Amino acid sequence: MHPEARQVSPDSLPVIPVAGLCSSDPVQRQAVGDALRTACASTGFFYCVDHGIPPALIDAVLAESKAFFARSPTDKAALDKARSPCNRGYEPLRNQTLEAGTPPDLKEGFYIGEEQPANAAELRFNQGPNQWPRNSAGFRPTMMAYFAALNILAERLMRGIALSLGLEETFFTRFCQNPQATLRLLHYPPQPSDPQPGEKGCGAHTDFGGLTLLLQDASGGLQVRGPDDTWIHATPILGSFIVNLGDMIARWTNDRYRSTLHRVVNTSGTDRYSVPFFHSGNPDYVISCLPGCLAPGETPRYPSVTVQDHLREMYQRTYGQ
Ligand SMILES: O=C(O)CCC(=O)C(=O)O
Ligand SMILES: [Fe+2]
Repeated sequence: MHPEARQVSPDSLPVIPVAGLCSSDPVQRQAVGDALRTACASTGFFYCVDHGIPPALIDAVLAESKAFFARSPTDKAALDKARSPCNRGYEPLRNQTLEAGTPPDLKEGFYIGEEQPANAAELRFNQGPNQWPRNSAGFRPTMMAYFAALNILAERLMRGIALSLGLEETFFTRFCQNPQATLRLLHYPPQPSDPQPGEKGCGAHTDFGGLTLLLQDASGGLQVRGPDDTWIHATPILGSFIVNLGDMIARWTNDRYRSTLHRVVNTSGTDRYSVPFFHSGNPDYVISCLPGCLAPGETPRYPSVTVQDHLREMYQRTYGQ
């Protein structure tokens, strides 16, 4: 176990069944909103279950991801995201440093977004064509089917978040139109027995965007900063997603809702695979303090910003671009 971490029972993070958001009964939809409110205002992290994403699709995503990372270094280097104008493709091991002042992250990744024409990258941050591996018939259709399914789930969860905040259920509809979203396949080799000081799979960070929907395999290793400054182990629950709120939602709610620090230390002794999906909303949408998130006399802690400008700034911070 990582020195500062302490094992905490997995039920330290709430488990929220979200099927009620599809109910025709407003009482059931609001009940999910109420559960989300408690989770979002405390840990900012929860297990999402009863989400309706087919298990076969989830299994296929993990299998394709594993097969991709098993390819030769030459194959992977041919898809290096450094070749992409929109941050799509392969990210080599130790390319990103999510925790300033520590060694680079012990993970390799692969970034996928909505398929866009090449000239989109001139106009929009992170928009443009994907890079796809050759000779892999299943990879692209599997990833795109999953990407589409998670976009729908994220939009549904945003309806629940609106209910949780006492807003109209459709409050975030414009935000969810043509969203900027990224699917990130990750592979963590086992944590070395003699790591450099502070070296780990993924340094402590908060997510930049709106909602993150994380699929993790059975290895474990994700740790979430608890309210008492301990690290809660987000033990895998089969068939669940771990959902967390990014900085944009904290900003939007004047920190009523939490964007919580988390990190990965892969002490399983085996390779770990995970797939976060980052939903950040429409690039032109302006994030300003939400109605109802200011007490009388309170002022917004953050200036208004577009989704695109916010994301650009955050990428620059962690990639030093
Ligand atoms: O791999 C994980 O479990 C978490 C990854 C993560 O936090 C991220 O990519 O932002
Ligand atoms: Fe993260």
